[in-house]
Amino acid sequence: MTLDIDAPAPSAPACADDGVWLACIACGSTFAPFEDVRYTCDDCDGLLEVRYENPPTFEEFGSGASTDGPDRGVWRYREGLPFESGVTLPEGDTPLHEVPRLEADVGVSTLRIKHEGMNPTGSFKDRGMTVGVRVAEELGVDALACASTGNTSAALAAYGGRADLETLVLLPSGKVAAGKIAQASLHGARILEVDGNFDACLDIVQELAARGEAYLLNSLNPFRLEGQKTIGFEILEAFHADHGTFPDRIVLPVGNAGNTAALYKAFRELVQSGALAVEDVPKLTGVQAAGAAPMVEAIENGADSIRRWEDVETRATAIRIGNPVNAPKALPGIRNTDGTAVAVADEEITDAQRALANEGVGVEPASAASVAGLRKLRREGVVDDDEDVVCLTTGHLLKDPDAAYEAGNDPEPVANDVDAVLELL
Ligand SMILES: Cc1ncc(COP(=O)(O)O)c(C=O)c1O
Ligand SMILES: N[C@@H](CCOP(=O)(O)O)C(=O)O
Repeated sequence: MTLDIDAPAPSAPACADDGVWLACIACGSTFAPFEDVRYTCDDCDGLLEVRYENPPTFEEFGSGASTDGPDRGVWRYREGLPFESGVTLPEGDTPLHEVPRLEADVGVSTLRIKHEGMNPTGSFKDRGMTVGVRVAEELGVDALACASTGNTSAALAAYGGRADLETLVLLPSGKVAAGKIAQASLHGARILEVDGNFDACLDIVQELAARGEAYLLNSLNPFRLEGQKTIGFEILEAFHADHGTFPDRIVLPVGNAGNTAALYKAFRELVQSGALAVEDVPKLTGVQAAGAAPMVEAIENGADSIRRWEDVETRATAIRIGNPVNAPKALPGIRNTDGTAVAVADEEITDAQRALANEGVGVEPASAASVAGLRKLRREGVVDDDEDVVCLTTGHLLKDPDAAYEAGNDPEPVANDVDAVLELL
């Protein structure tokens, strides 16, 4: 089994359903995609990946009008997804912002910001949930569950609500930003606050799922990553439309490492379809907070697996994760694209959050880690000044209003009088 960037498109096994099947990335076992609830390999417990007999080219995406789904966003890529349509709000089609002042400050040839905070619930998780909840319907489950640092729970609650399914979310007590809890709560999720970190919550949810209590919709679920890979398709298409080339590098925050795995999968499928040359694949560059950086540690040590960090801490609570479950997919993604990984201090994250906000792009702290990491890699000379770079910002500013207040200007009290106002100006 291989996750090499130039591995040829596989032939469909007998268990495939309409050219789609599940394959274990560790031992190669294959499974029918929608017959049973399954998150990992029955034979070796390895991570599963959705495979396609014929991954599409750019031209094949969105070719022909959709009969039962939207022609924009995630479902425009239906030719490269396991279904034609899903439970949609709709999601995807997010902006690729120009940030001229930040670009000059960082000192790269081109800098664009792919702002995933502009999805319906304010984060990239919506792309995963539109597909994941569709699969839940296909499997006939009636309850959904996740562990979350906040955004996954908001998306699960909204998409589960849309599909009229019960939702249960386990959150690390006291470590989830206010906006995210408010979303999960109002969208109707049952919220349990666990006296432990995100990784402990995920251990419990995996056990609940194994006991058949609910369908797990964290990124361990391979279908979640199918939706998230459309971020990669959108970036490459939009950047190419503007520049006639693909970006040299994509920089992204890393928590459970689902997005890193999903972007790498998007690139491999495009290479398999012949839409993308191997030499044009962007370098995947992961950024973690210094207080929660097991992926960075593994990349720096040349390790094939991560060491679970039991004690994690960062102001960027969305990426306060010590045991990224997608590491076996994401580590090859970073290495095989010639990328790298870097850890940044919380102060660097806040500075980057301010710099983005000054150009009108409002993001939550974890999102700003991508820009903080790029700045650090430029300072260290790892990123060259002639590179075309896209930074992924993963969640909206309003997700974490407390962090925004702390990073922003303080409101000034003033009397109800124009002269008093003028005096302050
Ligand atoms: C806002 C935000 N950014 C980044 C991440 C990290 O993404 P991933 O878990 O896919 O590495 C998360 C969640 O983990 C998140 O909520
Ligand atoms: N930041 C995430 C952590 C869980 O990640 P997932 O992609 O595995 O669901 C969150 O928002 O909860």
